[in-house]
Amino acid sequence: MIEVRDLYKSFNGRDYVLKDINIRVNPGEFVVVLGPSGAGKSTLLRCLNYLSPPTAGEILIHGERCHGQRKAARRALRKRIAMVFQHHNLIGRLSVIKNVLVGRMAGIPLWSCLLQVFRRHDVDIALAAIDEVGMAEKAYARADSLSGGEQQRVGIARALAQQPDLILADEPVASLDPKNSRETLAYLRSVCQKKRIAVLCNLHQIDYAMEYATRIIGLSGGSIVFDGPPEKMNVSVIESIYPGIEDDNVAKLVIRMSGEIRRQKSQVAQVG
Ligand SMILES: Nc1ncnc2c1ncn2[C@@H]1O[C@H](COP(=O)(O)OP(=O)(O)OP(=O)(O)O)[C@@H](O)[C@H]1O
Repeated sequence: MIEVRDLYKSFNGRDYVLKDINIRVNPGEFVVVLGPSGAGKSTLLRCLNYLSPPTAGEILIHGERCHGQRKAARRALRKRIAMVFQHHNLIGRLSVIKNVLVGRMAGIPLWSCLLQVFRRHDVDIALAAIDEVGMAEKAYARADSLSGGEQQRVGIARALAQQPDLILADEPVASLDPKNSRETLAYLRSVCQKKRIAVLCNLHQIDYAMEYATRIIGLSGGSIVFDGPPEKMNVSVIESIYPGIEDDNVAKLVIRMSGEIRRQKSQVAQVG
């Protein structure tokens, strides 16, 4: 379980861009963070993996504090958090499997990385991760020969190969078309549910958030203004996340999708 307690962030002593952030994410939960540009979504993810340390507050992974730890202990905790980037950040001239082995780099000796000679154990983990995202047939293809959607699936495999407790995904479908976006989010959700990995994923698309999230966090002006399941989204929640939005199409979409999700959940409950 990942817990964020009373987190604040300011840059160079200026106003807080994140205020009073309290979040708990359980294993296997797929939490989507929604919010307008500048709300603090990327800063939140960067605070969580200490790329940009919080100004105040603490982060706990399975009850262990990241803050105040000695360097080695903090590095060990950081290994339990993997990233999926908007532009996948693959090395184009390397094969899929070598890109995925980068996800295991923290546990691989330096000589092995430099010579690109990897232990069987690491190769097996990388191949299993590639298989999980449906890319087994392309394990030895060059990364730059893949489509954008395939490259993002390799980005997910690289994160999985790290065997993390938490995956942070910063707008992972921003550069993909709708079909590939859905496929990528579906893989990310299903494989993480299966492996009990928690996911915190920043998105700009309300419809994808409602379709794939098990829980949505709404961030506005650096504060959490909503935290609940997608079927609890309604017009006033949308207005609190996106002040002044007044968009009939968005309102209709949210009403329709929350109704559908409620119906699906009640059918599942009846069958159960
Ligand atoms: N390194 C930095 N130095 C100073 N201010 C920063 C820095 N990084 C982010 N900010 C500020 O923090 C606020 C939140 O930015 P952030 O990028 O987290 O928003 P966001 O919700 O991810 O936006 P977007 O959806 O457009 O990516 C913004 O006002 C931004 O200018």
